[in-house]
Amino acid sequence: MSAEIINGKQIAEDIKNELKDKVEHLVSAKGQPTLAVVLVGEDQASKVYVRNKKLACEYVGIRSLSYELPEATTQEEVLALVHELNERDDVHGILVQLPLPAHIDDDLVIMTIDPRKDVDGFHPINVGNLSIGHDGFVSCTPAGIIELMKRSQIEMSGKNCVIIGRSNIVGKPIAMLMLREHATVTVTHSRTKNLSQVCKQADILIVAIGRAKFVTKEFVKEGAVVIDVGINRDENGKLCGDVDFEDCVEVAGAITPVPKGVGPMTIAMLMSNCVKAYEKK
Ligand SMILES: Nc1nc(=O)c2c([nH]1)NC[C@@H]1CN(c3ccc(C(=O)N[C@@H](CCC(=O)O)C(=O)O)cc3)C=[N+]21
Repeated sequence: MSAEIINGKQIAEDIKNELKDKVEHLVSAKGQPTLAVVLVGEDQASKVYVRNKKLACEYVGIRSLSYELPEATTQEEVLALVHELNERDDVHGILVQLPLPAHIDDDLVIMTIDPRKDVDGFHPINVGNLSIGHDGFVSCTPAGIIELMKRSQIEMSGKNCVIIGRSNIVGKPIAMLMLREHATVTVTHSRTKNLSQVCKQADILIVAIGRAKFVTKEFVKEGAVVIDVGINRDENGKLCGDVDFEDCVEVAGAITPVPKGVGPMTIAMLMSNCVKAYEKK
């Protein structure tokens, strides 16, 4: 039997359409919601992501202000820009595209963003609010994964969820969100013993390690839900996930593809966070 393939692209479209409607109704009263996007340097992948974010903004009715700064921009200059954007009443969300060039301290830049404008949900205030269950901005990829499962009628309560990867942007926050959904959560990483056996216990397996096609059917329990957060290039330069899709689609109950799985949801949730920042003001 072959798995249900979860259409992240379609679900992301649905969300963007809902947001577009919402924005149309809000705008007359409050002026246009605005996202400032800051990109430093020449990273090609980052440029593609930033372009996609701007297109999504346009679609939803969010104004985007774009700051594309040269590689040689100093940390002080980036911090000064963030301060300026924090102060501006007509800017509701601030996104500083990561990774930043090596001479700039990512953490310092993130901590400088006003938490009320931190639509990435990376500021320690928002991370803290997530972990104690208070309202705040949740980082977009983990939020997108939860939304993807809810809209696919995947039950999370009481399920055994195994996460591969413990990063601050995916592994840790998705663990918190899955706990909030009442799953039993195991976070695994490079030092985990018998990884494939641990993963095989999962009803829901979430993979975010950044290694192309690392997860094969030996990791997957019959009927499990497999969520692939990876974005890699395979030996032919084709986009692929951390999961060997062809292999796992045979055993999984449901699986996300790459592309058109989690990636588009990340952008949809960014739009959702922007609208939330705007509504709160
Ligand atoms: N401050 C910050 N916030 C981020 O949210 C952030 C970031 N930095 N740095 C890089 C990562 C990566 N990321 C993606 C967003 C959309 C797709 C996406 O839409 N992917 C499409 C394919 C796109 C393609 O063709 O390359 C898909 O999976 O179908 C992927 C990856 C956001 N990130």
